[in-house]
Amino acid sequence: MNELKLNTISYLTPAVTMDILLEAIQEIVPYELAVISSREGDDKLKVRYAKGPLITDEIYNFEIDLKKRTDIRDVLISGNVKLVEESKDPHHDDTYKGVIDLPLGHSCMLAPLKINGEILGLMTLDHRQCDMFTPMRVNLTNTLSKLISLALAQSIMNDSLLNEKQTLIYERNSLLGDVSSVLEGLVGKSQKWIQIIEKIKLVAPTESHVMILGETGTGKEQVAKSIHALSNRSDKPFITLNCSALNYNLAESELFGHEKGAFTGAVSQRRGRFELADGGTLFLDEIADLPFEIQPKLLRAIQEGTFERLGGEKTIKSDVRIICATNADLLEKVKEGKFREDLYYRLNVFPIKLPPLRERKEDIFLLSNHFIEKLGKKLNKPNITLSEEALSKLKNYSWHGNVRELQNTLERAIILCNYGVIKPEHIIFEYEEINHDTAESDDTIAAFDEEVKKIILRALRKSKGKIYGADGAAALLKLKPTTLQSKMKKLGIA
Ligand SMILES: Nc1ncnc2c1ncn2[C@@H]1O[C@H](COP(=O)(O)OP(=O)(O)OP(=O)(O)O)[C@@H](O)[C@H]1O
Repeated sequence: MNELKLNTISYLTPAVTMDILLEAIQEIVPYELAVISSREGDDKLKVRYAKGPLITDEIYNFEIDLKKRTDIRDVLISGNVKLVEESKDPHHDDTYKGVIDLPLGHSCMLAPLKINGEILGLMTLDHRQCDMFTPMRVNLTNTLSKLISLALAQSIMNDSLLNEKQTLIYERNSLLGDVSSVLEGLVGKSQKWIQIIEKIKLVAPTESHVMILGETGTGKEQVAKSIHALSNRSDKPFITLNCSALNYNLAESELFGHEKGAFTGAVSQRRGRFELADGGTLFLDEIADLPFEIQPKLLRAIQEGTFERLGGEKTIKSDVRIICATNADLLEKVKEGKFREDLYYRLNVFPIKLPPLRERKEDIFLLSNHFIEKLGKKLNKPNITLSEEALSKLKNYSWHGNVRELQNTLERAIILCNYGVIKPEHIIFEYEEINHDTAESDDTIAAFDEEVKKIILRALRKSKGKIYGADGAAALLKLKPTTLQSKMKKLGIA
């Protein structure tokens, strides 16, 4: 019972409050159109809410110019409800003339909305039938309009708070500009990357869910963290869940948690990521891999903000913003029936598609310097520079592993270079490829192979011939052991 009350209260926005009040008024003073307008400046009333079967779309854009409608201004100043009797006042103009067509002689009431003598707005009640508003109903409206004034005041305050919040966020974000510590981690100046930064700045302060698309290593998680850090949820948790390799049960327990004894091995109660992210952001990585059967539960949790722990009865509430990421074609998965369409549309509110590194090669120089500085500190090799030839080698590669691969390649190069300059021979790619752009002569290739051979032999000496493991040559060279083995085979290293 208590649970139910709390849920209802949390959804009580000003619009819902107004709707409940207008519904109640309907029972005492039957109307076909109720309109609440708020005062905008000295001379204008602007429609905020409307209820009843006579509503038209145009009503929501309707404004009353009080300089022209002195009759309405007089009613507002008087502070009392006015019953308009067209038979006695043939010069009366309908309030919503041109927007709603009401028959001559219809019933109409104007009720000023005031608190402590301050005019907040106006309520009008209309009915097509004449003489609907008896003196008793007019009196009741006088009293009821005081309740409506309170609801209108709540709505105006809410708007101004929201406005203030948005302004603060906007100001904070513009102060952050391009040099902000948050955006500093998103290196790049190419046109494509600047467009991504603009999108991040735009969506971060909103509450919209975001879907980040892009190949592996393009920076999806980094972008998700930046959106969270720039949002007004930044002081609340950023929680991550990688959806790949989860079966239904694991996905349910990871997302929503479990009660003690919910399954064999559930020795204690555990909160799920949805609960941990309350007030903050939940980053769902590899969302395309989320088991199909758990998707309705996730949809409900996103839509209603409620869920139950596995093996639990209690409904838990959590206010979470979802950022998800995938490198799969999710729409294709929807078409194949492997991903729920309703969940897809719920998540895909604001898509951001990250470009692969090969489409923003102008950024390779900046990114390389960023990583060289960062990794130089980590590896205790400061002041390393990149030679022109090495840079051109980096630019000519196709980077299937994108920024992550660039970072790993440079880390390897820093370990390998001896005299503070990264040369082409220090750059060993993860994937061999024949590059037609760099028409290298056979001699250059042979010299390069010789250099790589020396580097591998040096690493093997250091690791005492061990390839696998944390102290193996593969780890030293930041290569997969299988990649190292195939390079050794190609270069004839036994
Ligand atoms: N623009 C960038 N500036 C600086 N570093 C970046 C940038 N983009 C990515 N990185 C770095 O590259 C690495 C890979 O990025 P990230 O993990 O965000 O990629 P991803 O797209 O989520 O990868 P995956 O799909 O494999 O999970 C991280 O170390 C990240 O810090």
